[in-house]
Amino acid sequence: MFDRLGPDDVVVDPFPHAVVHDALPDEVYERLARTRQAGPATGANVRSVVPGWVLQRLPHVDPAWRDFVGRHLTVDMAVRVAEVFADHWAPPLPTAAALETASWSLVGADMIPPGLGDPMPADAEVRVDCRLETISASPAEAGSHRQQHLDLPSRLFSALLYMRHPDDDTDGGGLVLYRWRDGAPTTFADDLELSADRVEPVVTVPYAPNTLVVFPNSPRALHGAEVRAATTFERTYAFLTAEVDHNLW
Ligand SMILES: O=C(O)CCC(=O)C(=O)O
Ligand SMILES: [Fe+2]
Repeated sequence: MFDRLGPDDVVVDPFPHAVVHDALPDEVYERLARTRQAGPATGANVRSVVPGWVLQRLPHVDPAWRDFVGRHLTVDMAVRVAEVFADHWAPPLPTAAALETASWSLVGADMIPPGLGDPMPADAEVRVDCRLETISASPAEAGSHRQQHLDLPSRLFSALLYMRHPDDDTDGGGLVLYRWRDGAPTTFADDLELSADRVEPVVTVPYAPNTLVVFPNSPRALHGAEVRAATTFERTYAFLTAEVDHNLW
């Protein structure tokens, strides 16, 4: 999926990130969109997750998903992102060279039942995931499953491939990127969920089909899902990430 992403796509304001429209070849994207698992009927704007290791192993999952997930569930994905963002990939993030030789596994590998694939190291330095996240419909009221926040301090990057339904005409639902109103704290011992008065919105990446947004994690990487109007449509994306076995900040 990162084939159409290069260093020239990186934008530095309010923090380094890249957006790629038409990230996947049309026929690949369309098949993934058509065959994705629907989310469960839960409450309004509630997230459900199908982890990469499950998508890879469940027999009823379309082969297009098995292929897509299989291509990304290796540490090479993290190496590639580190290379694209090289000019903005500074300590404490491990270098691309360090990632190349790191031991790695999958997020949730400890849940894989015996016999469903080769055992993976229990104490891996890096864990990768390529999962499907679905935010449930909210027919009665506007909302967002998660507004301004920072990601886990053990995360290296987040990559979201938005998969908006072609008939979905709901307002909102993009990814808002923020800056700190009073500058980024140098150490961060706070809750990851932030009150709106601490941050200022700068960029909104549209929730659009086949649209990829990627950003390295840092205490400046403030983001959140834009409020979307009441809707009968789910909001859905593939979420690709890598985490290390310790907090970076
Ligand atoms: O819903 C989104 O677009 C982003 C979600 C997110 O940033 C998160 O759950 O960490
Ligand atoms: Fe996030």
